Amino acid sequence: MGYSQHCFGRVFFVKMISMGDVIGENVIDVTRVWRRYGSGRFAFDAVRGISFSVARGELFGLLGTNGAGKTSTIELMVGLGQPSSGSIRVFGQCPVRDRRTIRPRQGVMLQRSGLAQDLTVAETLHMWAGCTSHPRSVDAALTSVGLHDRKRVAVKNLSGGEQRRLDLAMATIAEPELLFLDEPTTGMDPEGRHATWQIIRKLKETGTTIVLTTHYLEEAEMLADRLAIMHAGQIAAAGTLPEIIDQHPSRISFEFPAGFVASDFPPAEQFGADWVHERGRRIEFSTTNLQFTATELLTWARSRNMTLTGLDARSASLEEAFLHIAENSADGAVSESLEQEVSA
Ligand SMILES: Nc1ncnc2c1ncn2[C@@H]1O[C@H](COP(=O)(O)OP(=O)(O)OP(=O)(O)O)[C@@H](O)[C@H]1O
Repeated sequence: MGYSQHCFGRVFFVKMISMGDVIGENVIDVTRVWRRYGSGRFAFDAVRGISFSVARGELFGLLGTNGAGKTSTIELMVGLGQPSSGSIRVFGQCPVRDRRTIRPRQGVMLQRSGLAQDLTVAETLHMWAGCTSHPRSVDAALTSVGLHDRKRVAVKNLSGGEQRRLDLAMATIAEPELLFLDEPTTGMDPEGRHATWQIIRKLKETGTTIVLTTHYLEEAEMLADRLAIMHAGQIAAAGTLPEIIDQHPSRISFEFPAGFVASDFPPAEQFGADWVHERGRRIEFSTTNLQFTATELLTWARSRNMTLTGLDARSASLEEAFLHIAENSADGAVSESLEQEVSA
């Protein structure tokens, strides 16, 4: 698809923006986007027909296995490349052709920032502020990421986690409406990661729209309003956290009381469960309808005056959903069917 096709409708959208940004709910619309590297025999499709939207003020988490295509997708949204086909709109505009209008409204923290190692932290930010429209003060930016007391330290002497925080200060120096964070806490210790989550939460509270990629599932669970899990260039699952984990089986486990053996229990199907696993005195059911199985099991136990000790009922975790996707969607023809679900 040619350049002009990616960026149609520019006049219309520019007008909309000048009328006070009445472009509707979505800050980002990605529609059936492909990204191909190389050509001919060496062509490789890193992104294969993905679609999703990010609403204003939302934190959208983009997860995925290594090489799933997250960074390739972020680069397209940031305007560092053109999709091979499909369309991307950011603030209703084309990220490549309208980069000059979009750029002042967005902050970007990529995986590799290429900071000049001999500059101090403050010099780095001053230099960056000089290249940015409407920056806040360097001191304010450093304070916001907890680096103020390191301002005179050379970048090469910062720890990996501190360098990531400096990247974050640079990405947020102009208090952007839209922020891309590509693995912002990689290399941080748990304390640094929690501190960064607090910073990200504050940014969200002020209305910043955020796109976040991460390999830390806990990070996505804590921060994201909605998630998309990519695998092999496609979106394999998407939605809110409960929507994603609801697609995977829940588990109920308990120990049966003394005087009972496993064969005293009716078949798992009677409780609406799919299978049963025995480990010593402990029984575990897998079910796609946790409420129904729990109700049936407890009703059955009460009718026999039976106490189920160590009773534990839990939904699938994001980690289980993620691993299931990674293991089962190697051929993954999934993106197209999920388009409706992914759109806000
Ligand atoms: N410039 C390029 N030329 C050829 N292939 C590339 C290029 N950039 C990325 N790729 C390939 O595209 C695929 C997707 O890469 P990408 O960096 O987008 O994945 P990712 O999901 O961000 O991975 P990770 O989580 O490991 O950072 C990978 O197989 C990668 O090797």
